Amino acid sequence: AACSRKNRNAALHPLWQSPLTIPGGTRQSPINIQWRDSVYDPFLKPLKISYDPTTCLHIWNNGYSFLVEFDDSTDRSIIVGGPLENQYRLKQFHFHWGAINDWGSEHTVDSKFYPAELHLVHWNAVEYPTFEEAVMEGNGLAVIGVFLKLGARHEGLQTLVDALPAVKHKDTVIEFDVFDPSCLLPSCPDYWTYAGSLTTPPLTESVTWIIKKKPIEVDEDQLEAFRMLLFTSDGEEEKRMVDNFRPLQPLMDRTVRSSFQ
Ligand SMILES: Cc1ccc(O)c(S)c1
Ligand SMILES: [Zn+2]
Repeated sequence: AACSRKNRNAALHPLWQSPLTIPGGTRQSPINIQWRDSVYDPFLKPLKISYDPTTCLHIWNNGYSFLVEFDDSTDRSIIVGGPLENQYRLKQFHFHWGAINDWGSEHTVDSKFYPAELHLVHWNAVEYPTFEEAVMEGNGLAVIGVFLKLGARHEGLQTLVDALPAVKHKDTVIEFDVFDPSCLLPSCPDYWTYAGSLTTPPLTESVTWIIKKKPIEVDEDQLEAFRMLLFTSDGEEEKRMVDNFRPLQPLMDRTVRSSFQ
């Protein structure tokens, strides 16, 4: 019985106990970006980013990652242009990372993993009344993905790292009332874009992905600070928050476009 029970759960991801594959899924994320297969699209516009640092609210350990959440009741922090038809409101950003530097990102480039990946999550408040409804729509979300590579210390990230001990356990939160997430973006404007999904439950196929070509640099101590967070609540047996990335999904009938030649 134990064996069959294990087999039955074999298709469940150990982290989320959620299905690894979505039945009928045709645009799942993450994917490997094969650089030479991406298609330059001259009609892609530059991505315009305007964040108001005072819309920052708090940092929250939700048991999957740590989220920095923003006041999305107005259009004060938005992105527009790039592959997007509308402007999208910033709701939160979070990271995915590994136990060691050899892996951790969700997307890969020519099958190369980075030690971590930043996701800035935005929703289409022009067409949908709430984030929760936008999550269910094909053009509901736009997520900017930024790769993190091991290198120099990132001063902008450090203000975030300094707050992490206060959200060590699942369901802890700390006020964080001024932060400009544009300091976490590389200066190079180049990106890839493709139609995909959330990489955590509900895994809905509602995301226009915008993956920056250039990574940002962070140092070992900063990555280690991510790894000292816990999936578990205070008082539970400690499980380090590491390897919170979803396995690669099939490209199926999709083309990845590039904003650069
Ligand atoms: C809305 C949302 C929540 C968690 C995630 O990892 C992603 S990628 C998107
Ligand atoms: Zn994510």
